[in-house]
Formats: sequence, structure tokens, C-alpha cells
Amino acid sequence: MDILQIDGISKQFGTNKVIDRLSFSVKEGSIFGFIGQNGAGKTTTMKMILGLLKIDQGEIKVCGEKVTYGQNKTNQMIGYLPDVPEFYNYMKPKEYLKLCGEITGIPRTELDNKISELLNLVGLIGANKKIGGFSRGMKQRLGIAQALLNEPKLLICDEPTSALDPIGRKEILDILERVKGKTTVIFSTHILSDVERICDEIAVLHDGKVALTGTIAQLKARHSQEGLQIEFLTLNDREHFLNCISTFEKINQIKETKMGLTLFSEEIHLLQAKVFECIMAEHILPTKIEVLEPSIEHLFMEVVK
Ligand SMILES: Nc1ncnc2c1ncn2[C@@H]1O[C@H](COP(=O)(O)OP(=O)(O)OP(=O)(O)O)[C@@H](O)[C@H]1O
Repeated sequence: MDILQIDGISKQFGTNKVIDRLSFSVKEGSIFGFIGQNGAGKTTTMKMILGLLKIDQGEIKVCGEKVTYGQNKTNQMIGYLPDVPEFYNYMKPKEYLKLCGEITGIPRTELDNKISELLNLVGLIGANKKIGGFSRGMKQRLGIAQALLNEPKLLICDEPTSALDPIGRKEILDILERVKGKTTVIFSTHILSDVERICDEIAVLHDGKVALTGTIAQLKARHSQEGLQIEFLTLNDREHFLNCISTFEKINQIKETKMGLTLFSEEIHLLQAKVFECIMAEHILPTKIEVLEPSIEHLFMEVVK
């Protein structure tokens, strides 16, 4: 079942059309990566899902229920972690979650247990200090706990890892993976390695539309060409090699690097044969030859270039 259906939505700010007949859907129980460059419209889309921004055209459904601007019915099924979550800094995490739980009407008999469970999940059970003294990563983790308090069917996280160091990012990704069994997760990001690590499906937002969507394996198999990276001892060697290889018609793209070249082709075996032919013909000794696996990063670059 699709927990989220986005059907032909558009959004314009003045003359700036940010979202242009955007459509995609998210399956229940999955982790969905919503990818886009800065300013692509990820936050705008999330705010429309939450009914916080008016849609110019199209429709959004959460669990089959239509989202209406300014109304919170569908938000009862959603937990939201904004890109910069705000807290009462003078409170400790337990106190803060208790306040949130009381405001949203969670019965007192359940609340203490639920808070301990969530603080355990996000690794903050022992963090008995004021939130003001928390690191960014700790604040993001507390934000996830808060977003999960009401047991939402859908957890939406806006760039949860963007401002974090590698350890902080890994902690967040591990939590999202653990949450997956109970809650569908959508997270926006421009960090492609995070997406490769935990997402079941992705959508790449570009020019207001989905430029690419599918599972990671499908996308790699369908779209990406493989690359071959070669490095040389001297720039002179690189020039000679480039003159030889550029006559080969099966190459789609050549990128120059500091001491080498990266070659892209859909027929990597033919490319390899030609590379060795040029090396022999030009009497060049490369310092490195490496086949690059198709990656989401390459795919993304293909789509947004
Ligand atoms: N309230 C607004 N009024 C006018 N323009 C806006 C408004 N909100 C967003 N925009 C514009 O819409 C575009 C998309 O912004 P949005 O914040 O949705 O992008 P994003 O993909 O989330 O980017 P980032 O990764 O930088 O957070 C930007 O050009 C932004 O300036």
C-alpha cells in the first residue's frame, strides 16, 4: 500500500515555479530518500505534505486521506523533524518529551514508558543534562524521539544528517533503519552516500519534477554507465594517452583529474581493451587503473548536469 501519494502538484512563489506537476508515491514500511540540490524544492514539498503551504495545483494523500491546507487531520499520522529543530533549551530531554506528550494528550500511564523507550531508541537515555548543552547530533536525535511520540505512520525528516559529522550521521541513519519496521520514513538530503546506505527507494527532484525514481539497484542497473579511472606519472603521458583514447567512439564522457582521466562508457569491457591498446601503443606506464562502480552520485550528476 502507498502511504503517501503525490499527484501532479505545483507551487510557485511569485514568478519562481519551484514545483512543477510533481508526482511520486511512497510504499508503507520503506525508507524513501528525497534527493535534490540546494533550492530544488525539498522543504517546499514537505511543507505541502504537512498542509503548511498551499498547493497551487494537484493533490496529496496521506494514508488515502487528502491533505488540506491549514488543517491537521492528516498530520495526526505524520511525525516531522524540521531541518533545524527547536527546543526549550532550559529543559532536560525527559522533561521536554513529557511536555510534548502531555500537550498531545498521551495518557500519563503510558507516557513515562514511551519516553524511556524512545530515549533508548535514540541513544539519549543517559543524557541527563539541559538540551541547551546538546550537540547538533543529540538535538537531531531528540527531534526524532519527539517526532515519534505519537506513533506516526509516516516520519518525515528534512535533511536530518546535513549538518552532522560522519559519526553523528551514522547515528541518525542507524536510528532511521531501526524505526523502519514500525514507521515509514521519508528523508530529504543531498548527501548521496546516506541514501545509498539506508534507502529502499529514492526520487531525485530536479526542475520541479522527479527526474529519477526507483530502488537503488534498479537505478544503478538501468541508468548508470561504468567508469574507468586512470592516473599517470606525468602530464605528458596523460596528453599522449588522451590523444589516443579520444578516437574511441564508445566513450560517452571524459573528465580530466589532477594527474589522470576518468572515462565513462556503457561498454566497459571494450573500453578496457582500448585503454590497454593505447597504453601499449604510447609506451605509457599508468600509476593506477581502477573500474568505478556505478554510484548514485554518478547517476545524480547525469540527471542534474
Ligand atoms: N516562502 C517562500 N517565499 C519565496 N520563495 C521561497 C519560499 N520558500 C522557498 N522559496 C524558494 O523556493 C526554492 C526552493 O526552496 P526549498 O527550501 O524548498 O529548497 P530545498 O530543496 O529544501 O533546499 P535546501 O537543500 O537548500 O534546504 C528556493 O528558490 C527558495 O528560495
